[in-house]
Amino acid sequence: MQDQFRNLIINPGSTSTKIGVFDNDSCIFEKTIRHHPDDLDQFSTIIEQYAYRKRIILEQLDYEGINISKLSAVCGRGGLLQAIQGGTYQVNEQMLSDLKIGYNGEHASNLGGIIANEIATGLNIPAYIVDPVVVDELDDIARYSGFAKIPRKSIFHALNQKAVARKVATDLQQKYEHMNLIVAHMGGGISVGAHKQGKVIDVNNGLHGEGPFSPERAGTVPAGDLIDLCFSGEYFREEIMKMVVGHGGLMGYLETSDAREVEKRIAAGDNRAKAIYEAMAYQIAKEIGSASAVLSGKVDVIVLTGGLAYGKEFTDMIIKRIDWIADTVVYPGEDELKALNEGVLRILRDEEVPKTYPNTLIGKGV
Ligand SMILES: Nc1ncnc2c1ncn2[C@@H]1O[C@H](COP(=O)(O)OP(=O)(O)OP(=O)(O)O)[C@@H](O)[C@H]1O
Ligand SMILES: CCCC(=O)O
Repeated sequence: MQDQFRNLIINPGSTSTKIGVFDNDSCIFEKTIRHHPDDLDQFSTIIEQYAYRKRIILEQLDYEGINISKLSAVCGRGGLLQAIQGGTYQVNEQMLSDLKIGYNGEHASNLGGIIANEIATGLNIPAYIVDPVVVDELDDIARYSGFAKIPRKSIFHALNQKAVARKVATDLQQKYEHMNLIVAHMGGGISVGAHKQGKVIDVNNGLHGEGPFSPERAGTVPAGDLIDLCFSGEYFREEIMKMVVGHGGLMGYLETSDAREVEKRIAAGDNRAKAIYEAMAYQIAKEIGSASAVLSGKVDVIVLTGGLAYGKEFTDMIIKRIDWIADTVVYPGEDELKALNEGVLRILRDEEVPKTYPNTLIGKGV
């Protein structure tokens, strides 16, 4: 049986594309390609960024002298597909079609499966996605929004939240399936998940206007005022959507989604930047408090992760409001490339069978 595998892993985020090449479990090359807002703004939809991001990935691999003909598999972070169980899925026609139309909306990770498939097809190797943003383990009680026509959806950083939660459990010498954790993923978007014994039973829809505002998203906004804005006759649908996802949050207030730039402005005495940065921390703390109620206060540990967790002053602002709930641990950045590779290796090593998309109907009764 073959036991040497080389995998290319592609993780398109809202503000960056992360790529990695793994020889079995070892990462031999990793790169975060940060996209300037002007580069992304030339495209009116995310799916139109496909050729631009694929070209940059291939150029980068070429520049590093990585011969892609030696690859065993290509894996992309999965996108806004139909709600599905967690796991590793082989890319198929139905999936490609749902990624292209954005079954549950527009998202950078819709590009992951498409770019992975394109590269893999040319090499005659398989393409996979692992734990996409639509992994849905919500308790049914969490599905009610209060508006019968609009059930809540589970759209969050499932891959990193699950991977980091497992790592924290291992580091605490416990089993993820035996713990209650609150995980706040704080990247370009922010999601705060209530993990109860291995399942994310509630989480804010970190993409389409629920929860804290983030570097580039508005989070929860007053519904009535938003409706008035939509019907003011002043904006097209895409313009309003962009104000909520992409140009909301820090970007909307401060015209940058880069928290490091915001920290520089604060250090230079910009009090408005300071107030807005503090408000983002405040809203994250509030969401964590809400998740603690979901877990009836039985919280073993709170985890802060994602790019924003590198900011010590930022995490301190959150921790001072939540330290009465449980201990907080900070795992900055994310482990998504590693988690994707592990999902692929489980298939290549015959430890798991890939799931077939779409494999389930979830939450249809609510
Ligand atoms: N060292 C750092 N200190 C403070 N903030 C940082 C640091 N590094 C990155 N960030 C901030 O983290 C945010 C981006 O996080 P990340 O790279 O996890 O997002 P992404 O992958 O593009 O999006 P998402 O996580 O939503 O998929 C940006 O606001 C960035 O400025
Ligand atoms: C909320 C899904 C992941 C992301 O876009 O940040």
